[in-house]
Amino acid sequence: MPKLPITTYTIGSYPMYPTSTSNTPRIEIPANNNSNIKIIITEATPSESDIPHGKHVCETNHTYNGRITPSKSSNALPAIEAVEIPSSNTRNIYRNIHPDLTNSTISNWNMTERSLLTCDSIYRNEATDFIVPEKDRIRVIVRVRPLNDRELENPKDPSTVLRCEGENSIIAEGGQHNRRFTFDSVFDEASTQEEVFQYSGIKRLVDLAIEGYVATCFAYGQTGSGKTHTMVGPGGAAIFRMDTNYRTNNFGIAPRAISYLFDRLREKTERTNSPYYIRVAYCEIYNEQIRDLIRPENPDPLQVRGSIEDGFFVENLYQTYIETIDELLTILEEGELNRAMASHQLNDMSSRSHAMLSIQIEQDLQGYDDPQEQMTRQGKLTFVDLAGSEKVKASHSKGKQLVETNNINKSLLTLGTCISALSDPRMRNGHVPYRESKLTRLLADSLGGHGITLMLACVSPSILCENESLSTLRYANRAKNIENAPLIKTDSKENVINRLKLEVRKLKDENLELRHKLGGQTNNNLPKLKNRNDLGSQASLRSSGSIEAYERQDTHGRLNGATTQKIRSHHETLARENEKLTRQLYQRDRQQQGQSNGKRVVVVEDEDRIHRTSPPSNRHVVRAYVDPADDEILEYVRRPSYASRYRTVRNRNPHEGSPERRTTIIRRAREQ
Ligand SMILES: Nc1ncnc2c1ncn2[C@@H]1O[C@H](COP(=O)(O)OP(=O)(O)OP(=O)(O)O)[C@@H](O)[C@H]1O
Repeated sequence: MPKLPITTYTIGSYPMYPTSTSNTPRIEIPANNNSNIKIIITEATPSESDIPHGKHVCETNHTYNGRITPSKSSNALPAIEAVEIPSSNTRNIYRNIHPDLTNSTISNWNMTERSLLTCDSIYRNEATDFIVPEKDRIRVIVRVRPLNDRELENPKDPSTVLRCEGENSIIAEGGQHNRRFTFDSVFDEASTQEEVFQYSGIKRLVDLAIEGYVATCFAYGQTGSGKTHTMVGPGGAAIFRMDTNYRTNNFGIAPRAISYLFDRLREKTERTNSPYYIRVAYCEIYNEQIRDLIRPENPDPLQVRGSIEDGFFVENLYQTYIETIDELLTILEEGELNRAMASHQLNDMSSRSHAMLSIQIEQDLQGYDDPQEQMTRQGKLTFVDLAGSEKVKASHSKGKQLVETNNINKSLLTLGTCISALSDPRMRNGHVPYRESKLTRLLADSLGGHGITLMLACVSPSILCENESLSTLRYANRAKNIENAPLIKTDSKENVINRLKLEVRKLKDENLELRHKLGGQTNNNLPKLKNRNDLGSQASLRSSGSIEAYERQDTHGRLNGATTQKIRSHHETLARENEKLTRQLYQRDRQQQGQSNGKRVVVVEDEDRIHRTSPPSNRHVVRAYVDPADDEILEYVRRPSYASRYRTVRNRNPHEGSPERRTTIIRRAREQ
């Protein structure tokens, strides 16, 4: 359905309390005949730092159709959140104000025109709705992928059994009766990645994560139904070698949302002068074991723990602060490369694990009631690309793959049982079997908890997948009934600093141990531990203080404004050092392992371009461990050359790479 263009205005700030009512200048909002006018007040209070812990004077970025109602959470001032004036005439904004505020002054509003892209309709069938009610149901969208070659060539019947109708209905045809399902949005075979990004509601999720909510977007569906395609892009990591611009072309919802997140944070920081810190973790659940995708060498499986404050979380999961979008996308790409993949009858590149990318957005705030109180808001945005359920009869999985399939199916079954229990009002307060799998424990807050959730259900329209697609649609339909009770996540600044301090200490100890291990080896190219003071030498480039220096306070006894910035920066540097040392140790161990097998191992680095004409940003650096005597490549590791950080990529199949590249690598190994 074509949408009327919407011109969006932003009101940067306005007086917090109503002042004199007469003779105040009124703001006239121009309109023309062809457009709706939407006014979005992005700053509800004079300064961002006044937004208190869990007590917004008003939620931001919310629009109403022609009227304003007070915010439920506000007990001080009716919330002026937004006004939408769908009129073709010039209108006076006063007409649309809540009665309580009529005649109160809205002088000094500072209005600027803003992009047409942001804050438009989040679903194609629904007006923008950024407000978070006390109960927020899970939003569900469905995407139907096009038939693939195997389905088109199906000698039995290449027909489709799913038909999208309008923007939110899908009809499952076949059997005796057609069954119609209704979702928040439905995307047919012809839908583009950009359309899914624009109208899936993901922008709402990003905006709310910035506001401090815990937001999750997860992709669900049978194997080969298009989850990774929709979430990351075609081929997962491969997309980073095909497309250069993550805002365009074939990139999936996660890279687009990340780009949107950085744009929004930049805008907000410019306006409020209050910085954000981004912390990233990436892990996979493979055969019911949790593995780190950023530091894949870490041999110890990670454990899920639970606490009253944090709910379920992965203990000791490596987390790193990042500053740029490139760093975050590098983590996404390399995590995808490290993910367990396999090829089977239904998908050449099938994900064998559930992957979770978590982006924590931290912002330090001053308390609302008590300006001495200092808080840190900790919104989180998580993308979950689930492994697909699979019928062994159809996928022909055997051996290791069969074990993977059984584990995938088992955890998805538990997820399905949780969804069924939570969607049934009679059962949701009873026992929900979250604890029966690691996946459901980690998704507990997103399903019936305090988060905000978007489910992307992916289906194939083929008659070959009729049962699986119907099953996905049924679960998606149930998921619509799940209600969450969203809460903004904040913690006292002191707690945050204390936790960071512990992490910094742990990283220092780990780095010390790694250096000790490396110090014992003979290769002079590898760093040696000199003395304890040498630790954190890189850190000192960015952070000059010791831990104690973090605690410096201002004259009012408040923690110094630079305190958390400093400790985060120190954390980041130590984390990078940790990655580097872990990688060096890993390399050293590989070489020693080769030597103990009677092989001479040479490391060759080379640049790899998928296509001769690939731009530099698409090149990869290949590191190969080679035994030149046997003309054997023992291991092949690749990383994107544009990566601003050097991360480790899990060892790949030694037979990877073109024959020409392999010949070049072996020749270069012989020359060494
Ligand atoms: N909307 C789409 N348009 C074009 N091709 C698509 C679309 N969705 C999926 N595909 C293609 O279908 C194939 C399978 O998709 P994908 O790997 O994303 O499935 P999946 O659900 O993640 O599978 P698995 O659970 O096995 O990992 C890929 O080649 C992908 O590029």
